[in-house]
Amino acid sequence: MVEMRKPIRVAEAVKRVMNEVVSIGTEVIDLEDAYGRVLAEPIIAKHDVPPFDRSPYDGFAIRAIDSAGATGDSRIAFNVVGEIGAGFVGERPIGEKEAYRIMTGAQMPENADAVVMLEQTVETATGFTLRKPFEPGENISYQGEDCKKGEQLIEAGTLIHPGTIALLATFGYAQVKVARRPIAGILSTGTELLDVSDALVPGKIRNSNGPMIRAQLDRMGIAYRSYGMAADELDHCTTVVKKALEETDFLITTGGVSVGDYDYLPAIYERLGAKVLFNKVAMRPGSVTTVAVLDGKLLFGLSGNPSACFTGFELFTRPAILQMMGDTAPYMPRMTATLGEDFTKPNPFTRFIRASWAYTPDGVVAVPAGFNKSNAVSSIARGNCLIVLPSGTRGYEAGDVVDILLLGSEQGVREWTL
Ligand SMILES: Nc1nc2c(c(=O)[nH]1)N[C@H]1C(S)=C(S)[C@@H](COP(=O)(O)OP(=O)(O)OC[C@H]3O[C@@H](n4cnc5c(N)ncnc54)[C@H](O)[C@@H]3O)O[C@H]1N2
Ligand code: MOO
Ligand SMILES: [Mg+2]
Repeated sequence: MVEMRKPIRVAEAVKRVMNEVVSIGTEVIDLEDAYGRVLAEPIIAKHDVPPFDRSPYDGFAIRAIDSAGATGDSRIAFNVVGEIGAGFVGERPIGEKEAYRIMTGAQMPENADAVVMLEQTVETATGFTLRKPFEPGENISYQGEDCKKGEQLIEAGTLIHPGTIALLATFGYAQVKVARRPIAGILSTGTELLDVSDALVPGKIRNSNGPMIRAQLDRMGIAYRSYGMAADELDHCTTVVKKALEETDFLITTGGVSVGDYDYLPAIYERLGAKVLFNKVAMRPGSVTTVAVLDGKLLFGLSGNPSACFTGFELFTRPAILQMMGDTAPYMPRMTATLGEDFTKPNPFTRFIRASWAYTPDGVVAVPAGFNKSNAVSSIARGNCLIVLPSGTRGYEAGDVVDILLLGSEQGVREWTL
């Protein structure tokens, strides 16, 4: 008798996985290696930014009071007492009708409270004249206007991007405390699989899931150990899975999770004593996606069908990895879009359509990326998002508003309602 599996909702499946995620710990690394890591400490302003009042322009630092009453017909003349380039400080305070020539980023000299841009002046033998009055404080970049000392600027659990790196560098974080990165294991199962460089022979196909998963991990900056391909043999596959689990923090297998005679992952989980979190999800593709856990390590049994494999990774594996690293926004961002063409199939299960979104004069439009069955490989290559059609809905028409999940985005969200 074939086992009858009971599908659970996608949101419930995601929750079950996330509930099993164990944090991977922290480490201190050099700032130059920190891009793509998750902050394990908040960024606190160690000092004001800017750390001193400075000029935002190339011009002259003056006392605003000295410019009072200036007009085009009665220009006011200033004597220039010196020059301050960025990185230098003025030697003395300025007095009445005195000015420092000052460059963008240079510290304001004592007594000066306004900056006149070079373009607003006419040069004279001893300085310049100007034709309008300046307010005290005009054209000054104030100490602390960007960040105040002691302020918490970014919270722990945030993914470090180039802007975060700039902030860390500003405060002198030569080293930064981040989450460790887990090491993934990858195993492609299937007696039919050939290596990428092999010529096709009858009945066989090339392994595309292995390289795809490696790239999905690369996109996240996650290192992996590849266990290559394994033929559908129970003993051999069990040995490889066991070894992989010993050597890595979690394991991704592809294929062998359905009810076929050579689908051995369910038997392997049983042999190893792994707890199966689910083996059927009310989604398409990827309904047979199975996730199990053993000794705190997750085993992602992704389907062999390429589109199902891809989708299973994005929906379950990716947020779990990010959560292992303490990322507080581990889910793909969601947007609404106008459907660009009819999609007439009914959706007994939640459907994730590989699609391509673009911003057009009509707003964001998402178009299915061609052949969209679970075994499709071409639409994964063309797509940049997943259209989500909820279960229980009928066909959709061009012009309908749909939700999309953005692939490959650095920006995450804290919650999903799938
Ligand atoms: N009687 C039933 N049959 C099937 C069911 C079901 O519920 N009852 N589910 C179907 C669904 S849905 C899917 S999806 C597949 C899932 O199959 P498996 O995860 O067990 O994967 P395999 O059987 O190993 O392979 C499926 C398919 O994918 C190809 N494949 C496998 N690995 C790779 C790879 N690394 N690169 C490229 N392509 C790969 C494989 O050759 C098969 O064509 O089961 C349905 N059947
Ligand atoms: O798991 Mo299958 O991908 O739903 O077609
Ligand atoms: Mg199968």
